[in-house]
Amino acid sequence: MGLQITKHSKVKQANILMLGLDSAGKSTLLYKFKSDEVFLTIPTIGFNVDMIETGKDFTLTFWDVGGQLQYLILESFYK
Ligand SMILES: Nc1nc2c(ncn2[C@@H]2O[C@H](COP(=O)(O)OP(=O)(O)OP(=O)(O)O)[C@@H](O)[C@H]2O)c(=O)[nH]1
Ligand SMILES: [Mg+2]
Repeated sequence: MGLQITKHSKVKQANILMLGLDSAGKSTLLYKFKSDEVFLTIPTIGFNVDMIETGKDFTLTFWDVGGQLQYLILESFYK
C-alpha cells in the first residue's frame, strides 16, 4: 500500500493505494476500517474509492484496486 500526504492544504489528506492478489482481503480490510460490522464481499470489478475522516483535519482516501484489474494492467506491460 502506498501513502501520499498532500501538503499546502488546511485539511491534510493521504491517498492509500491498496494492491494485492485477488481475494487477498483488501476490500474486507477497507470495510473493517469503516465499520465494525461483518461484510460479505464480492470480487471488486475495477476499483473502489472510499474516504475516511480520521480526525478534524485529516482525511484518508483509499483506492481499493481489484486483483483482476491488476492482472490486466500487468499483462499490458508484457504485450
Ligand atoms: N479467513 C479470513 N478470510 C478473509 C480475511 N480477509 C478477507 N477474507 C475473506 O476472503 C475473501 C476475499 O476478500 P476480499 O476482501 O473480497 O478480497 P479482495 O482482496 O478485495 O479481492 P479482489 O476484490 O478480488 O481483489 C472474502 O470471502 C473474505 O471474507 C481474513 O483476514 N481471514
Ligand atoms: Mg476487493
